[in-house]
Amino acid sequence: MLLTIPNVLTKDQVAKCRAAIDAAAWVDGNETSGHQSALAKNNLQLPESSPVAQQMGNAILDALGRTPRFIAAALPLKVFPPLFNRYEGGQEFRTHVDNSIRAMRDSNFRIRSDLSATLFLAEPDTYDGGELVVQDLYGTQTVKLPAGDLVLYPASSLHHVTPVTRGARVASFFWIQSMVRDDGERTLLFQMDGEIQALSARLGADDSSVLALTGVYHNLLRRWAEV
Ligand SMILES: O=C(O)CCC(=O)C(=O)O
Ligand SMILES: [Fe+2]
Repeated sequence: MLLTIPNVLTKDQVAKCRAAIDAAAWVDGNETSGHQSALAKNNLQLPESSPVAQQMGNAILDALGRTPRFIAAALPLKVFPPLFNRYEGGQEFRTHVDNSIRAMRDSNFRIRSDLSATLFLAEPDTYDGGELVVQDLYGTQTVKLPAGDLVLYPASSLHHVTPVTRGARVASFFWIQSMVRDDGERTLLFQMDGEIQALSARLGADDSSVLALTGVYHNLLRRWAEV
């Protein structure tokens, strides 16, 4: 499932983040690539070890923790510390698939990438191109979102970023290991969660069917989750 999540960061938080990262030292994006994606990738990134990237990455993790739609959709177990990228002057990231396992440099931390995420940090009218194009089971989806909004998509998907021909596309990107590995199971849980919330708003949280369906949701989660 490909899903957009609006307003993960407020415009004010985006502005503060941009002020901090725009002033930091950017390097060739191939620092973090796997072998195949290194051929496809032409952009800039903040190094994983950059203090500004770490500080802003933590602010994004805090914001994700306060975003119910992200929690419900991703059912996150571990989130890779957010990284930051920038494309300008024709830069692009041609078709690739993300590495299945991501390890953090100089640490034991590693995750299985179930979901990939891009948090847009530039307004769409400030640059041309830079669409994230994701191939999923239902065809190709093209994503270019307002600053502060996030797109979540299966890390198993082939995807690319089209050349940026005017301005600069700045974003944070990261991977999530979900408690529920299977995209189909996770999608069913997300749909069920949404319908239970809607029923609860109509009938009240103590309605017997709402309670029973909440039980079914948790019993499915118990069956499918690894923690
Ligand atoms: O810039 C993006 O939106 C995606 C970046 C990406 O695909 C990657 O770093 O693997
Ligand atoms: Fe990617």
